Amino acid sequence: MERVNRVALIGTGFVGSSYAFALLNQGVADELVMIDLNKDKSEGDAMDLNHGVPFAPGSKKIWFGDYQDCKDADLVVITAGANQKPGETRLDLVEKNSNIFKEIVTAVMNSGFDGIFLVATNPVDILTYMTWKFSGLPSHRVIGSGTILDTARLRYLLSDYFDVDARNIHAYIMGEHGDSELPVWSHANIGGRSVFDRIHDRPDQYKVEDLDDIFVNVRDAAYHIIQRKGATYYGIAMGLVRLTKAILHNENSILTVSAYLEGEYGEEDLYIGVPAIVNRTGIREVLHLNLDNEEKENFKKSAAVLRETMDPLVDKFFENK
Ligand SMILES: NC(=O)C1=CN([C@@H]2O[C@H](COP(=O)(O)OP(=O)(O)OC[C@H]3O[C@@H](n4cnc5c(N)ncnc54)[C@H](O)[C@@H]3O)[C@@H](O)[C@H]2O)C=CC1
Ligand SMILES: CC(=O)C(=O)O
Repeated sequence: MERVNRVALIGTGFVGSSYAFALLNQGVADELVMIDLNKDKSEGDAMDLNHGVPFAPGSKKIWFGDYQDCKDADLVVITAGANQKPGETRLDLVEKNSNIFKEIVTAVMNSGFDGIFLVATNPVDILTYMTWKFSGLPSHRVIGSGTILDTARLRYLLSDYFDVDARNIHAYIMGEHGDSELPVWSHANIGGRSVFDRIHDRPDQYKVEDLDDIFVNVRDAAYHIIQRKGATYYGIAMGLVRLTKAILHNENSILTVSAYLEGEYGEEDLYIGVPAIVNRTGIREVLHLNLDNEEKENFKKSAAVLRETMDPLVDKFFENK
């Protein structure tokens, strides 16, 4: 009999409950346990989702639980914590959410959990690092959603601009999931033809300068959505399901995640958004792209932004105890 796989979801707010809904619809996991400080919310969500089980692919078990249920989980997904208010940056959330993560990750590890962590809470690169440190797990088993959403936004906007299926657009956003992220135009292609060649093919239709506007729209998308409806959740929820599938189904898929660097791209001891091969072991390998000089410089700057915010917290939680 095939082994049942279990996902434990911690944080059933906008992002968490959207993830649970997408996970159920896509039939990715056999079991889903939902945990939140707000017990009524996660219990209500579990009840509500169970009423969708007859319409879902395969038989699924969903329940409202507690940290003990993480013991047998293959994957713990964390979407708990504060979100941005209009005008706030992701980095503004760091202190508050690091304190929450200390509590959560300690409780998960105390259950005897020995699986993979997937983190989405912001600032995601720094909280993924915190999760790695609090958990003591090997770094390849702690993954952040990184720039998976930004990359999806870029592919969608390029698909709209060039009028080509988003699945045939291959392009990455790397760096911080936040204001210092960068587009990797040197490797962006449409079905194998570089975006620059595609623009060159149709000078009457496309302009290189338009790529700058597309990137700014990607980078600032969260602000635009939060201004309108207070939070973003459907895009990231689907990105997290994509990652869950790559992990539980051992897909060896290349996705832009927050991965621990040990010298790749000239950086070390840092979680940051890079393309990586993801499978049942977690992050199998960070993919090394030959960035052009401007991209290398921007990646370095983005890493520096993360370090500036992270270093005092690492001192607070791990060095000066
Ligand atoms: N990585 C990404 O691309 C994205 C990340 N986010 C981030 O996801 C996080 C969650 O956002 P939302 O779902 O909109 O927030 P939300 O406020 O709707 O949900 C957060 C949930 O966390 C729970 N929570 C808080 N402290 C807890 C604790 N100690 N233990 C267990 N549960 C706890 C709350 O009760 C609440 O249900 C935010 O940090 C947000 O910035 C949001 C969108 C995209
Ligand atoms: C909130 C956030 O991180 C995003 O939508 O990108």
